[in-house]
Amino acid sequence: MQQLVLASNNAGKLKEFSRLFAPLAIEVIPQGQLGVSEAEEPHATFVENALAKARHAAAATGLPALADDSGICVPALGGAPGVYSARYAGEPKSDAANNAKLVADLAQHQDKRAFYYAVLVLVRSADDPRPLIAEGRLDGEVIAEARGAGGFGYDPHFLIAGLGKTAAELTPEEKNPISHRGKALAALLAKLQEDAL
Ligand SMILES: O=P(O)(O)OP(=O)(O)OP(=O)(O)OC[C@H]1O[C@@H](n2cnc3c(O)ncnc32)[C@H](O)[C@@H]1O
Ligand SMILES: [Mg+2]
Repeated sequence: MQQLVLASNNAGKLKEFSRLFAPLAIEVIPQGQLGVSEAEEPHATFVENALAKARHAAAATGLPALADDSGICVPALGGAPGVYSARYAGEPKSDAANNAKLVADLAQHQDKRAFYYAVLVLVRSADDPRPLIAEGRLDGEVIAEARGAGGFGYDPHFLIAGLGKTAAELTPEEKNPISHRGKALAALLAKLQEDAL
């Protein structure tokens, strides 16, 4: 596989993927560069939404497609925002509004634990009968005060377990190897390698 369309419009994800793929012999092209419209994400599970996004981009471009559906899950909130992380505070999507709502929703809870979760789906074509699927997770807790200027989304309010730093206080080189996305991609690439044998 030499070329891959990245089925995402999230600038933060695209930056992380471009760095993660840099050492590999695969050219990744953001779907926006190929004029692909934004896919619907109507499902209640990460894996179904990721599959829908990957299929949509593969159908529109004729290229293999990689999609990421991810979010922050808070057990004290019954798993919310979960699959609805991107639009937790409603439309239009806003990281600032989402973070404010998350902090407010957790104010009355003692248990601030949270985890990031990502599912990656790779389809070789829109009707691929064997999509490659991998997941990754990063544990932490939600803090009320934002810290750090890196990353995106919920990162300034996500204190990584055992690190004493938020995800926004890490450099990309530090975040990628430990993140839900980085771990999912490593697992996916291992499957891809096996699949090629
Ligand atoms: O669907 P695409 O186009 O990829 O972009 P999106 O932003 O809508 O992406 P999702 O539907 O997967 O929603 C995931 C949301 O979860 C949050 N999120 C995921 N990974 C994150 C990370 O590494 N750091 C901070 N927030 C993250 C962020 O708010 C995202 O908007
Ligand atoms: Mg989305």
